[in-house]
Amino acid sequence: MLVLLVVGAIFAATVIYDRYFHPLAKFPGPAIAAASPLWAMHARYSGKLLPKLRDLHEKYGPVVRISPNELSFASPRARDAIYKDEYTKGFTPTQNNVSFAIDVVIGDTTAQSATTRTDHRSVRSQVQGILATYPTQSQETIHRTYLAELEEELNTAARGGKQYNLTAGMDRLIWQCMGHFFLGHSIPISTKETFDYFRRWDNVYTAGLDLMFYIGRVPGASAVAAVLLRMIRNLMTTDWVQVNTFSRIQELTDRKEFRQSIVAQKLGIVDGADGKPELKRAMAHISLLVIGGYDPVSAAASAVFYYLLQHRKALATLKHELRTAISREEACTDEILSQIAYLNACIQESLRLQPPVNDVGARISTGIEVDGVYVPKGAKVFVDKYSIHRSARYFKDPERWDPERWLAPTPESDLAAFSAFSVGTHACPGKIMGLRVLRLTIAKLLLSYDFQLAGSKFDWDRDAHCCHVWQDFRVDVKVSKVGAVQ
Ligand code: HEM
Repeated sequence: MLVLLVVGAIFAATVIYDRYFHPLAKFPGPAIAAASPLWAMHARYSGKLLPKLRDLHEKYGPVVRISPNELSFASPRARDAIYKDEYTKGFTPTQNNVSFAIDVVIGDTTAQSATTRTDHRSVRSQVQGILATYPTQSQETIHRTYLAELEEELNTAARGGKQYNLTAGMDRLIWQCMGHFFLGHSIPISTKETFDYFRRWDNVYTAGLDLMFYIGRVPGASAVAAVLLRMIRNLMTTDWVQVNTFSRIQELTDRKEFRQSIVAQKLGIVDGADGKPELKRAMAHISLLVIGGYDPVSAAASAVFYYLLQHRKALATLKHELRTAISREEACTDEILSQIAYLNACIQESLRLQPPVNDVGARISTGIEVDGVYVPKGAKVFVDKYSIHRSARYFKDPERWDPERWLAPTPESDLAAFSAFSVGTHACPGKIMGLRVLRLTIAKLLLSYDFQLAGSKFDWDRDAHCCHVWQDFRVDVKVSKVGAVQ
């Protein structure tokens, strides 16, 4: 009984301290968020953090306290202050659950999990080297191979007049492409299903991380966390885990196609060499590149079709532009597609309304000014791109899908506020590849097929959920063939 009373008193004192005396007490936000982690935990658990944050920023302004020790910013100035050259400015990156899982399972650092400038520079320069030297033509060939599988399914659906789940088809295509790009061969669909299964628990992990961050300030909590972390790492090296996970991943790198891949060449992994550390590093890179490429590109491809198929005029304009630029004799290459302004505008506008990567850029402040406000040491900060993208401060008529805004900019819109790929030290190194895969997928499908939305009405803003990436989106179509272009 006494113990309960003491615990209750400590809890009540903590709530009062957080609400009224905490260094972040002066920041606006809901009272429940100031007093406990419940607001953030519930928002993350429900998968509706983004619209909830947007509403808070609309109500309270560009900086909001969303948990006792966490601030959300929604301005391009804060974005630049936090992410551009963040190590020099004194921000420490925090890991997200995916980077942590890769780190622990593979046992090597990735660009996302590196927490020091030196580590990050080293891994990131390898990733950039891989992506920069990857020949466009090879990507196009790989994309064509797997697109053929999707086209077969579309042809069958077209012949039978059947409804087709375009999201599932493109999702598989992008998984296959990303796997093949980096491993030199495809990754089994069963691995994708396993990954998708774990992904479904994202809301639980992220809400759990909020709770851990909250209780992290209890004296001795960091020592307990360190012990737990060591136990998890030890568990990962047990025979059971090694046989069931590590060796299964390793099987993927045992094939000769991997040895000929760009990743293997870049890391100097050749037949007969004792490449153990390099192999671990390669697997860490590949995991991040495949996951980092698959999730956002897949969501973006569905978002583009979701909007295009509801905007028939824009769809007709895009098809016209594509047919004008790509005659039947010419190959549909990314060199040509990248010049089609309307195609790029449709993609950009869909990435604005549904940015595919969210809530991953949390940093711990060392005591620094951000967009005119002082953020005390130890506070967690991040920039919510969704709130920026949907703010009338930066985009005229922000809720409207309007590709024209990218073609004829007006003073009412600040296009530089677009943040889908983030900026600075951790900005997306896969942007060029991601946009290329999107252009190839969208253009080739639109050149060969006519699509109509079908099935029950799916509303992205209402029905989809997002933790780090979007889930529960679905574009069902009726399809007919208009004659393939190669
Ligand atoms: C529409 C497509 C994409 C979008 C919107 C996107 C968005 C992002 C964003 C916002 C980040 C920053 C995360 C942070 O703040 O820490 C990021 C990082 C990253 N992205 Fe992408 N991404 C896309 C495609 C790709 C592709 C195709 C690849 C690779 C094949 C890729 C690989 C990575 C990697 C490795 C990082 C970590 C970089 C680092 O921490 O230094 N992304 N991406």
